[in-house]
Amino acid sequence: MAEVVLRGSPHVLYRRRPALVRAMAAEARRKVSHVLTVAGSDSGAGAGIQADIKACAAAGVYCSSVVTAVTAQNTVGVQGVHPVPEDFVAEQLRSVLSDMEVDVVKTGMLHSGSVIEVLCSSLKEFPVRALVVDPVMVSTSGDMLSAPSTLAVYCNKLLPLADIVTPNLKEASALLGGCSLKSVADMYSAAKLIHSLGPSRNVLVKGGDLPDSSDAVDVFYDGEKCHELRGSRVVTRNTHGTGCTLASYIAAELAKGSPVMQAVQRAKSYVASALCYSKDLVIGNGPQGPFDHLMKLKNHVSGLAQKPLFNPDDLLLYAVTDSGMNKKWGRSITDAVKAAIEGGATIIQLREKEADTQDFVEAARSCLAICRPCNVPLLINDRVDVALACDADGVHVGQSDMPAHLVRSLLGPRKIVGVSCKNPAQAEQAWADGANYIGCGGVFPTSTKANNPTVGLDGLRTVCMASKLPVVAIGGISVGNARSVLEISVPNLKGVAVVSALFDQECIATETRRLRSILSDVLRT
Ligand SMILES: Nc1ncnc2c1ncn2[C@@H]1O[C@H](COP(=O)(O)OP(=O)(O)OP(=O)(O)O)[C@@H](O)[C@H]1O
Ligand SMILES: Cc1ncc(CO)c(N)n1
Ligand SMILES: [Mg+2]
Repeated sequence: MAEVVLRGSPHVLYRRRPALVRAMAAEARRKVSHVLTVAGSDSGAGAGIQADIKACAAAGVYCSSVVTAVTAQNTVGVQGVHPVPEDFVAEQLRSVLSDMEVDVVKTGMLHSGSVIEVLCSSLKEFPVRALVVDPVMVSTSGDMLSAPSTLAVYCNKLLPLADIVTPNLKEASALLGGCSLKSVADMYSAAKLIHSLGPSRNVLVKGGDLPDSSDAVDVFYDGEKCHELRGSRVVTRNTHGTGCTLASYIAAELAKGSPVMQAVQRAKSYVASALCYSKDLVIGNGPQGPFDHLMKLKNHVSGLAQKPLFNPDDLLLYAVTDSGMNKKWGRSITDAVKAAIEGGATIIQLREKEADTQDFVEAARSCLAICRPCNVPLLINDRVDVALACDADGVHVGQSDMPAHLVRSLLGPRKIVGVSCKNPAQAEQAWADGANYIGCGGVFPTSTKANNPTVGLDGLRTVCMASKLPVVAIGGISVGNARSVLEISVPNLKGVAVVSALFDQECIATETRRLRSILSDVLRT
């Protein structure tokens, strides 16, 4: 098997005095292994420079980066490419190579022949121990990442400097003038043919995209013998960036001193482990997702799933604003909210049926500035757009508003979603849709909501018993009847929602305080 030739002649050391040799050897042991990646940025961070840095970090190797292009890219595909001018690529190369003792250079997206030429002259000026060339030409999504004219420059200028070149099936085919590669046998021939073009010492043809293969097969040719590297194919959509990652991990292993065949084997088994760990991750909505190079993301994901931001006890005294009542009493919405919080309201919902959108957003922003410091969540009635615009804590919807599952998908997992329900079927749907709580009513007749049939205390009890979600009772509740509501004593009935009982009163704070003390009283007994 061919070894990587170490440029920079280490045997020179042995002609020096023994003490100096020892000192230099100790120094060498302390040196951090270092890969420089010369590649494009992937905004989605699954491939490109971002994958390279993460792969090297996983291998325990430092990775510096010279950016050749910036791509706008996600799990759907590549939306745009913005090349970095060649002379600025040259400047980045000089900055890193002249100072940072790079062991191995790995290349990714090199969009033009002149970028390749710039790299070749930098490598001549600053030789490194090994060069890994991943001839990135087309992304898996089918988008072109280098101009067709670069092919000749790759073959004539860069590959002769490479210790290993790692084409995927499409790239191997392009290097061979467009022949079709459909089987492992084709991959053997391709590896040998690419080697015989004269350029790189070692060729690895990657078979991630081999059709109808239950294994992930790569073919490695070192100039003497072909080695088939086989692993089970991980069934997952999260394979974006496997090629960049494999090449970077090979580079990292070479930087640590592994022989090339061992570097390739370790890289392949690392990619398989990372794919396996990440097979169920959901990042992005497109067909090909990124995977987790450091195999740590799942801890965090399970933390998010607990929806820690919503505390059902906050439903105890749920104050719903009403612009008509504020107008009647000559109050601003912020004064009303301030007074309710002062009196002990535990959650606020802004219900502005008449307001213009601009005024609603403004009002919501001002109310949030009052609620946040007091740790009182602020919800918006109906208007998901208003909630998103001001980053409110959640939205409350009724049965004829936007379906709760859509509200949830628009707001994401960390916001509060409440749904009005009158019966067990609606309550079941709210739970399935990802709601955090149910508002059940009207419990008693009310003037605040026209044509709203009441469910009574019995209906309230039925909904509570049918649901796993916390429930807040609403409709005609006041200081006079709040006790009877909470006294139905079902564990998931967490509080009462009120409008007129607070906002259609001379002093909001006083009325809120009275109601709060009744509720706290019932809970204590
Ligand atoms: N589903 C999979 N399960 C296991 N290994 C895989 C899978 N897909 C790819 N691989 C391995 O990942 C490495 C990269 O191969 P692949 O042919 O996908 O490269 P690529 O097309 O250049 O990648 P990309 O363009 O997505 O960065 C190879 O070792 C391949 O065998
Ligand atoms: C920037 C960049 N480099 C490489 C690839 C190949 O995966 C990609 N999709 N994007
Ligand atoms: Mg691929």
